[in-house]
Amino acid sequence: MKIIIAGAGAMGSRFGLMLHQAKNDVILIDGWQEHIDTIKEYGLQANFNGEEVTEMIPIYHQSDISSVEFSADLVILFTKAMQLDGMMQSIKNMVGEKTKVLCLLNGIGHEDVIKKYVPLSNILLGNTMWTAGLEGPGKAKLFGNGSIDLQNLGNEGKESADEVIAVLNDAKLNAKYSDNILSSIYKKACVNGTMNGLCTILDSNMADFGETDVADVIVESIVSEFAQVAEKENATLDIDAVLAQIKSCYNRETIGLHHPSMYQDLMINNRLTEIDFINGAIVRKGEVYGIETPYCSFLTQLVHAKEQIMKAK
Ligand SMILES: NC(=O)C1=CN([C@@H]2O[C@H](COP(=O)(O)OP(=O)(O)OC[C@H]3O[C@@H](n4cnc5c(N)ncnc54)[C@H](OP(=O)(O)O)[C@@H]3O)[C@@H](O)[C@H]2O)C=CC1
Ligand SMILES: CC(C)(CO)C(=O)C(=O)O
Repeated sequence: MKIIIAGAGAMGSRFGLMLHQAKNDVILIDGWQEHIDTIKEYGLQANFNGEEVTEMIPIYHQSDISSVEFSADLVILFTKAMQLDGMMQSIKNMVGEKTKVLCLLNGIGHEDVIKKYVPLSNILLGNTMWTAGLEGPGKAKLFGNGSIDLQNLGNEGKESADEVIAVLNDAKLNAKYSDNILSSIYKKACVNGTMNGLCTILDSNMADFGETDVADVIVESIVSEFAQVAEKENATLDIDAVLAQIKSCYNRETIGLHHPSMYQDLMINNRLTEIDFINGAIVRKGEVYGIETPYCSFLTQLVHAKEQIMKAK
C-alpha cells in the first residue's frame, strides 16, 4: 500500500518504520528540518525493542511537497494537535478521491479539522495505545506493545476500513474496527487526561505517579469529569474499564517507565503541549453542558503556567 505518514515525529517514525518493514511504499512528511536532513542522510534510525535498526524511507518537508508525485492509498496523521490544520493544508493536494485518512492523534475533536479537507467516507478516526519517543533528530526509541482502534466516519462501515486494518495488522500494529470510536477516544483521552498532565507537572514517569497514595483519588476525579462530558456526547464510558486501562500504564514491565508524550514535549523538548485538546477540551465542553470540571481546569492552568515558566515554544 502507498502510505504517507503526515507528522513523522516519535509516533510517525514508529508507524513509518513498522509499515516500511512490512514492505509498504511509505513516505514521511514533517516540518522539523534537522530531523528531515538526518533521515535523508542516515535513514530513520531506531532502537526497536533493544535492537538498532535503520530504514531508508523518503522524507519531505511539508513546505516542499508540491513536486512530490505520490498517489497515496492511505495518509496516517501523526502531528501534534495544534499542527494538524497546517499539515492538512500542506498535504491537501496529495489526498485523492480514494485516499483514506487515518487520524491517531491524542485528544478530542480532530474530525472537525479533517472534515474541512476530506469527505467523511474517507476519514478513519482512531486512537492508539502504541508509544514512542525520539532520542534526537532522526532517531526513535521504540519499545513495548500497543494497539489501534478505528472507525469510518461515513456510513460505509467496517468494510471500508478492512484493507487498512489488514495492512496495519500485517505490520504487527494490532488494529481492530470499533463500532463506537467516540467512546474509545474518550477512554484514551482519560488516559492522556490523567497520565500526560500529571506526569508533566509532577516530573515523573507513569509507574512512579501510579504508586503514590493519592493517585487513585486524583485519577478518579479527573475521569469523572471526562465521563460526564462524554455522556452528553453519547459516548458512554465504562468507568471500571477506563480505570483499569489507566492502571495498566503503571506497570513497570510494560509502559510504566514511559514518560508520556506531553512530558517529552515540555520537559525534554521545551515545546508547547496538547493540554488544550485534552483536559482543556473537557473544560470547554463542560461550560457548554453546564458540568463542573475543577480538576481538568486546574490541571490545564498548571500545565499552561509551566509552559510559560519554561518559555516553551
Ligand atoms: N509519543 C507517544 O508515545 C504517543 C503520542 N501520541 C500522539 O501522537 C501525536 C504525535 O505525537 P508524537 O509523535 O509524540 O509527536 P512528536 O513531538 O514526536 O512529533 C510531532 C511533531 O513535532 C515536531 N517536533 C518533534 N520534536 C521536535 C523537536 N525536538 N524540535 C522541533 N520540532 C520537533 C515535528 O514537527 P514540526 O517541526 O512540524 O513541529 C514532529 O512532526 C500526538 O497527538 C500525541 O499526543 C499518541 C500515543 C502515544
Ligand atoms: C503513553 C500514553 C498512553 C500515556 O498517556 C500516551 O498516549 C502518551 O504518551 O501520550
